Amino acid sequence: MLANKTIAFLGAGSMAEAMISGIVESKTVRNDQVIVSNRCNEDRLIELSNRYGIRGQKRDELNFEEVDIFVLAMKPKDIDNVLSSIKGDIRADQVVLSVLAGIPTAYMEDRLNDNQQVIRVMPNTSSMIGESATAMSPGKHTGMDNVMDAKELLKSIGEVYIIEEAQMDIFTGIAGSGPAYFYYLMEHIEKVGKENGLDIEQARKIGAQTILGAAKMMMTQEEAPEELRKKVTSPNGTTQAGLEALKEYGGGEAISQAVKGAAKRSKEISEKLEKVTIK
Ligand SMILES: NC(=O)C1=CN([C@@H]2O[C@H](COP(=O)(O)OP(=O)(O)OC[C@H]3O[C@@H](n4cnc5c(N)ncnc54)[C@H](O)[C@@H]3O)[C@@H](O)[C@H]2O)C=CC1
Ligand SMILES: O=C(O)[C@@H]1CCC=N1
Repeated sequence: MLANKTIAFLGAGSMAEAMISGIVESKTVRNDQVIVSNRCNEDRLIELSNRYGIRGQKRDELNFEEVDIFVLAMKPKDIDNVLSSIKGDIRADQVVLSVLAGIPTAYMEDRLNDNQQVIRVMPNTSSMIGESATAMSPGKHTGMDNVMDAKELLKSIGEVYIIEEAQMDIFTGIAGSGPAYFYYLMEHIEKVGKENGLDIEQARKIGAQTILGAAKMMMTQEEAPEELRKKVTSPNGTTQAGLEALKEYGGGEAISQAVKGAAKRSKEISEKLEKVTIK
């Protein structure tokens, strides 16, 4: 149960803001149960606390005792600094939930306290409006009650999938980075729409509604995407011409390579970490 639990974000960038927005909007917890903190930019803390009615606190103002769930939301390169700076202040039964790409639970467990409860999470920025596709993989000491609390919290920012940690890289390639592929697609749709007589706003709305409609069809209809595609495609019609161009220019392969490239980068981040040390 999340009632009366306090959640502290360490890191106040785009991903923290997207999650805070979704959590506050869903009213899963009260606003004063959410704290945001960062390394140095106090203006950003004031901005977020004013915008979402949450508590912004500098690192030295944080009362670690009152926090139940810490959400690590800084860049992967900052992980060592953060783990060493919080180790002395947190207890093993407080949950460390990390959204950092490529940082394994074992890496965090080995650098925090014995039996530290950690959960690796991969959300995306659609958390902002409660539409993230979020994965979570609990660490080896994390109790079921804390897994359930974290799941409830993450439900407030969208759909949640509990996956094997080995699947985190590919999940990151599809869903963590995924929104960017669709935004990139839209940038091209806007551009071609504008070049052919639509204004940018019109092209954006038309393109976004088309993506939204296709996404809803895939969520609600039983047919596989291939079947849905065939229903759009008349023999020798406009769609066939469009798809042929897409194939000729490597559209399908480009999508596969984008997902694989992001997944590979997630794996590389893990591999480049210092080897796990024995405490
Ligand atoms: N942006 C995205 O779409 C997604 C990002 N992520 C992960 O979220 C994390 C953050 O990404 P962004 O928000 O995009 O980055 P960002 O650069 O916008 O924000 C990073 C934040 O961390 C803070 N920070 C740095 N060192 C710190 C420390 N020692 N203690 C406390 N705060 C510290 C910075 O002040 C800044 O507020 C990354 O690890 C990324 O892999 C995961 C899923 C999606
Ligand atoms: O680009 C990144 O590394 C982060 C992780 C997933 C989405 N953004």
